[in-house]
Amino acid sequence: MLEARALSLQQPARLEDVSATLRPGEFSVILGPNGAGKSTLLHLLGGAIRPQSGAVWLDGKPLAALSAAQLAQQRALVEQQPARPAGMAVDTLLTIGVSGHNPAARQQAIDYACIHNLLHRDCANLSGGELARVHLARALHQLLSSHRASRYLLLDEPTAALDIGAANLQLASLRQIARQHQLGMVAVLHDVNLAVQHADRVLLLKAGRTVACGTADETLQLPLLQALYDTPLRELHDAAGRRAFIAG
Ligand SMILES: Nc1ncnc2c1ncn2[C@@H]1O[C@H](COP(=O)(O)OP(=O)(O)OP(=O)(O)O)[C@@H](O)[C@H]1O
Repeated sequence: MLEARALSLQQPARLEDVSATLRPGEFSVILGPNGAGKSTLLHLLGGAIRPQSGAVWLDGKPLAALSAAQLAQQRALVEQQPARPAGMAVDTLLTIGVSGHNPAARQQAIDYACIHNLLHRDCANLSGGELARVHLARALHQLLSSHRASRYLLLDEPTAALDIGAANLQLASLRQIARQHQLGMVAVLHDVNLAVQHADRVLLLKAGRTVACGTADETLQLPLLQALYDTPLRELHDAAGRRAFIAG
């Protein structure tokens, strides 16, 4: 398990007493308004920054006690604005953070992210959506190459550059990968309805504090979401019982 235990931070962003647990095989979502601290929390979970109090624990050990090599085998982060190294072919980018040679894992990552036609392109010339898929493949390659049982994929707004259909397909595919490979996944999202459709667990974060944390059914509730975004919302239901939220 990857656990955030009572994380607090003053700089660069303010977080106060945030706790969360990521389990293998589950797809978790962090929702909250702009500036709530979602990306900061993701960076804390990945070990890129350290909390002022509290700690992140990975399988019963503090993250800070693990080497960079151990961390690379157990967690991968896809940034909100991923690197676009000029002069580097996609094929080469895919090897970053990967230990050893595992052609099957590489092929699975390429297949999942549908980047077969991009392998020889220069990263500098990719569209925003293509670059997002390439970095997803890099992170999946990193984790699927690892033989560790407990692995976590941290995704900062993975659907931001995708159209509505592509975003839906990508999250459905990620949830399937999480279950099939027993990866723990957490994605920062802005689209509440994507969370309704795909999340197993949800953390609602506002001004650095937890508003709610639990299953999707417990957390994706009209009063909580209205308080989270300080916005009147309406909840819609279709004949199949599916829910959606709209503003107004
Ligand atoms: N490196 C930094 N230097 C200064 N301020 C920062 C830095 N990183 C984050 N912040 C500030 O901390 C707050 C939280 O930022 P963060 O990126 O974690 O929020 P977020 O919830 O991911 O926002 P968004 O939804 O807009 O991406 C913001 O007010 C932001 O301006």
